[in-house]
Amino acid sequence: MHDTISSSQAPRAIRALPEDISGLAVFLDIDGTLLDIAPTPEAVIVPPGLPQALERLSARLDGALALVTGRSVETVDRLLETAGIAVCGLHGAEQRDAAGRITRPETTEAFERARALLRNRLALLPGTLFEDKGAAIAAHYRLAPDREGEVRALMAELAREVGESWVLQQGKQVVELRPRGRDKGAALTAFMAVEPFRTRRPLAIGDDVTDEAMFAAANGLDGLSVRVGDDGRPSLARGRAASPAAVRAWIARVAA
Ligand SMILES: O=P(O)(O)OC[C@H]1O[C@H](O[C@H]2O[C@H](CO)[C@@H](O)[C@H](O)[C@H]2O)[C@H](O)[C@@H](O)[C@@H]1O
Repeated sequence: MHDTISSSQAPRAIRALPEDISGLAVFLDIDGTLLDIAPTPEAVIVPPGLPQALERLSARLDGALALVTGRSVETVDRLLETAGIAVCGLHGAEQRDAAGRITRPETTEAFERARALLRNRLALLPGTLFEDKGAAIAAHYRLAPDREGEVRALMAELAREVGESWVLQQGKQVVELRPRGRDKGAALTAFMAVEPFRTRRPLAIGDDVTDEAMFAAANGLDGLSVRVGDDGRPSLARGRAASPAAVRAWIARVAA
């Protein structure tokens, strides 16, 4: 049974990112964890050397490294050149293992109508941004925070129209419709059932509400969970890291 979040619940132990990674399997979120938050999804900056550092980290872990993100696998590959690293995209719904096998959810006619509608409606709301992720769609309002109410109402309307197979996902100044049934916790659990993850202890690192399922799954396997940044929101993570820069510095150290 997974933990649940309560504002009165203190983390059981406060830990920083571990300097000894032997025996660990590492699960890394991307936006707000590995990369600094940027004004738009395409404006993120991948610091020079980061893809190579991730490859070194994966090698140090004998392949037991997975990127677990709300982005699509295709976008992750383009941004981070991660072809040799396992990736789980769309908050758990889309997967590519370290051997390169990709699993993608199907869409429906109703979802395709919602995709077109969202694209058109957001074009009429200046400052908002449509993100097409294949089997998930996102409405961003970071550049137009006053539009939050309209964006939420629109996404709730689309959620009713697409039916039970998709679910609303809140994020950092974004509302998404993602496939129902597999979250980041299920993704971590599935990785941990197979090689090269199976015999290791999970370490989940993330910053956002969608990462809480991953923290719960890692905690449930007697693993480690580390939250990046702190906006005051209660979290199941048992450890803290200050910022994406601190996570990148840790990767550089432990992968060296
Ligand atoms: O699970 P993650 O890897 O953390 O991905 C979550 C979402 O991240 C992206 O949006 C967020 O980051 C953008 C770039 O910094 C920022 O502009 C936006 O406001 C944030 O919500 C991404 O665009 C989404 O698809 C991911 O689901």
